[in-house]
Amino acid sequence: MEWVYLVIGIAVLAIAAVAGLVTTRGRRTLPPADRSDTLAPPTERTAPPPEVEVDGGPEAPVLETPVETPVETAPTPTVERPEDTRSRLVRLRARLAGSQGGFGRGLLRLLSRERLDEDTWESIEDVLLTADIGVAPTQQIVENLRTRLRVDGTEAGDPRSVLRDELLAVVDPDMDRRLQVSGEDGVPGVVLVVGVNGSGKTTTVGKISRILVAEDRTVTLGAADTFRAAAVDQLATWGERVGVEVVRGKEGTDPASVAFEAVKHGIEAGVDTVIVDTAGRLQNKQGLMDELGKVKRVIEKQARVTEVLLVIDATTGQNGLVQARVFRDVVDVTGIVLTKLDGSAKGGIVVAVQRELGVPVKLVGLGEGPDDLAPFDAGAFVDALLG
Ligand SMILES: Nc1nc2c(ncn2[C@@H]2O[C@H](COP(=O)(O)OP(=O)(O)OP(=O)(O)O)[C@@H](O)[C@H]2O)c(=O)[nH]1
Repeated sequence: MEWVYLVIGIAVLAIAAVAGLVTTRGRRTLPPADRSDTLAPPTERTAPPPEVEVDGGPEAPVLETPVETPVETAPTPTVERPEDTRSRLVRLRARLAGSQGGFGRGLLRLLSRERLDEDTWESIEDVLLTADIGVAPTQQIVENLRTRLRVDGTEAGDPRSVLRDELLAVVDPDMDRRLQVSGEDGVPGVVLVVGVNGSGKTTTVGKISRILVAEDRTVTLGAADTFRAAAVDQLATWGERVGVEVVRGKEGTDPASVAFEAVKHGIEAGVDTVIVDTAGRLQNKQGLMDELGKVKRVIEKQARVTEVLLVIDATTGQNGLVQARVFRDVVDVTGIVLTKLDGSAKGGIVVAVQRELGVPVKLVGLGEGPDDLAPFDAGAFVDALLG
């Protein structure tokens, strides 16, 4: 009988030992080296200069949370394929039309009245001014419409096509809206992105990199908005998603040194384009001029700045125009990016800001999605306004 108890005892001990092993294995965490391997950047990195690092380099943060899954099934970062540029404005057209509060369609309704009396012309003028088109273009449009659409309406041309012509004329389909992203003699093109904080600069830099990647171009990003640490992290995430390297500085680093290193790294890596995000605080004009002037000067020691994009939040209306004037005075703006057009009923700002600066709107932001930035096309824009 005793041997029976002995056998049961041994069996219980064996089961307990096996259960213990399994539990321990289930909780096993990976050593730090293994964990950082799973975050390895998709492309080769170079050694960072002091104060400035290429994201994913030796000082890249190590994942702190315990990893519960075995090494072989740990997720590796997947590089996204951004949306093709051509399909974007088509996809976003409904969003643009919907957000304009019927500005174009409202005009069309008024122009389709049987009699175009003075009250109607006044209402037309109000609609145009409320959409932020500006006084002079409003007068130009109304005058031309009056001439082309007979006041009594009996021999009027087709109001839709006449209005389309007039809106298109003020948006100006002849402006060269191509982004200058290519350099010469094997040196990358450099795109400098400026604008007030909150206008959507960092987001726009990320989105432009996706447009370029979709066109099979190689890109380096420079996170020179060292004023706000979160902006640097934000840009690093944008880069990671499409396999683009991000050169970053520690918080408070001189933005010009980050811009310099980004361009240097871009030249060494042989990329097509370097895009530099800036802080551009509007604390005072002199400070802004000093900062952006220095950033541009140090970049141009190595490569030409081929494009200076001013990012303007379309929802800020007249304020956006005031900002535009300040930036125009401190740096040679070559193109405008109008963001948040999806949340603004004031699409007329496109016309006003182009007139103010004499440079074209090249890109429009139409949402918070990663591919919600589209090259601006005058015809497609007017068509969207008219619904
Ligand atoms: N709806 C909408 N939101 C946008 C668009 N572009 C940017 N945003 C949002 O605007 C907010 C500010 O964008 P950021 O890119 O951080 O702005 P920033 O100019 O870099 O700001 P700072 O880093 O503080 O200088 C974010 O929540 C973006 O998602 C757009 O086209 N449409």
